Amino acid sequence: MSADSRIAAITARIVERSKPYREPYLARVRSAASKRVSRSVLGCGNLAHGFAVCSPSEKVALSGDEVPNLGIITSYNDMLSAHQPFETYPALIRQAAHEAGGVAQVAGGVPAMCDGVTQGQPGMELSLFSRDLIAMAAGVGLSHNMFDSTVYLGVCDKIVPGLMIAAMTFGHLPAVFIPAGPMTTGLPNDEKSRVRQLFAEGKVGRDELLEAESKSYHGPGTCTFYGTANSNQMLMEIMGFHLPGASFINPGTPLRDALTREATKRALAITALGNEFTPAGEMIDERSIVNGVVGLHATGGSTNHTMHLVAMARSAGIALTWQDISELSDIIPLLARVYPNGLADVNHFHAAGGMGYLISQLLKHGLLHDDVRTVFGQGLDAYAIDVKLGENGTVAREPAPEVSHDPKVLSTVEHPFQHSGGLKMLTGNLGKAVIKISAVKPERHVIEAPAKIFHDQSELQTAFKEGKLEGDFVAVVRFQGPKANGMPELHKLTTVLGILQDRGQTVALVTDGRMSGASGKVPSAIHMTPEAKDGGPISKIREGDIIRLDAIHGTIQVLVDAAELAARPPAEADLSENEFGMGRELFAPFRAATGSADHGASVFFH
Ligand SMILES: O=C(O)[C@H](O)[C@@H](O)[C@H](O)[C@H](O)COP(=O)(O)O
Ligand code: SF4
Repeated sequence: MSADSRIAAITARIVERSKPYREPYLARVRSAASKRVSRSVLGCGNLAHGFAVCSPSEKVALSGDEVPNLGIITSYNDMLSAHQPFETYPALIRQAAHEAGGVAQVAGGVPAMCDGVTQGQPGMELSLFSRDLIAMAAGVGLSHNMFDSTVYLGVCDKIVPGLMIAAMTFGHLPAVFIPAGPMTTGLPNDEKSRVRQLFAEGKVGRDELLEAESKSYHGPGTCTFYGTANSNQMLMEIMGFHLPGASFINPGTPLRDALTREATKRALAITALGNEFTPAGEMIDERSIVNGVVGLHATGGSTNHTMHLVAMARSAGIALTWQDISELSDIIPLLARVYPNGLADVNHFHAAGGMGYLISQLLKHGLLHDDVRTVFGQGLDAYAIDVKLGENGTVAREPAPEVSHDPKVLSTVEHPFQHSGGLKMLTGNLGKAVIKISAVKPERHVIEAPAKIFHDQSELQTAFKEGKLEGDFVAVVRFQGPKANGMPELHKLTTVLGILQDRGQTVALVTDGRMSGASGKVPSAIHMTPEAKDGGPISKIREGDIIRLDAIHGTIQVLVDAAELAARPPAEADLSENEFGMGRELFAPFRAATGSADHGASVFFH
């Protein structure tokens, strides 16, 4: 079934807008592609260095020009529970490559930050820029030009987006993304949040809080809430970079290893040396990106992808805008209730039918482009499956279930949880912002209240502790944009504002900063652009001004006469604290060079 005409129209608009970037991009990809092994252009000295540590048989293979060499880009470290399993992947991949008649080498590693460890800490101010740094680091590994295909090992927030930017930059090579899978279910996320609120109110001590947190985050794998990391897995599958069914299989299981072996062999099968050449930059196009946006809306995905997916698309010459994302939100229903958009976690989502059921539902109703290329071949219908361990450690696939195994977690297009998706754009006299409404109760979709101004999230937390946050208000937390301090996530505000909201106060947040993909229940207009550091209207809001946030009509306004607002001098903030400490001095070039949030807050394109 072809895509719904409204989706096709938005896709056509993106194709038209992208032409000035997409055509030169494809020309570069095609000129870089080669029918021969990439290493054939290297001199003997280059090549000898490139395979110096290989086994004798690998050296023989790489001395010739028939055996494909697979480059592994890994983001392994022990800090991220989601990336720790990657420690053993290179050995598994080398073995699988050997079985497939190829060679595999770790081309390089990339840094990976855990936003959970840095949440509310100075290190969070490096987080967003680490995405572009990851792309650069992957480029360093691939610049050895020893590789005929690539596999990317990454899961979390900025890592997959950074790796995707690298994969598009090296778009003449095939790219298969290999995930590590979710942590098994521990203490439910809503129970963890309840204990956090009790701690913030002084009703439990640090020992109880640490016990709850460590029962929630208890072992290897991705944290089980539906934040940016798990939104990344959904995106890589629905855009065709994962093998079908790969996203949500737990680490350390036979099926997980079978999927890794299969991904390795697939990456070697789609090089220019074979007859299924699938260069990443040509594999995806505007339809793949639109499918990604559709998946974000249908699952209530992370707000961070209003920036990351914009940057990922642009690295392939595709110009995606917040307007596109917002209009698709009006078309795509919410089919999944996964925390913070519900009580279930991604393990429950997978058990209910997972990506295969989701894709089958959306395809059945023409809400996805089916006619797309993927690492698995032509057509997204191949992803409407359920995946199991087959004979002798292989992967077996069968059609996705006809009905959801848990309709409270994964529903149908006919009976969605909400008739529109999660991510809306807001516009008005303050500029542009985004809001995630899939986790906000309908009665809170329109908020009008006086402004309380903060220049740092800790100021708001202190005001809460001092009992100064009374009555209804809109918290304006500004000077949190990419140029100001790297645009940190302000997820710690969720607990405090959640407590006030639960007490019956009408509260909302307006910020030029970010929230976590795990934030949700408090109406928040985030990523406000132009940012305060640039003198944007958010810098002209004064204490007590009435702010109106309307997620139904997509508006965000300060109710002040236009002439008065224009005449006001922009507020200033002392950002000297944000220039040094915890590595922030190293990222001054990024703060100086970054584009705006609606263009992905990237140093690569504005
Ligand atoms: O965008 C995201 O999904 C978040 O950055 C997430 O990766 C982050 O780690 C959260 O902060 C974890 O939630 P807690 O901080 O509530 O544990
Ligand atoms: S999901 Fe977030 S908290 Fe969990 S490992 Fe990844 S970055 Fe860290």
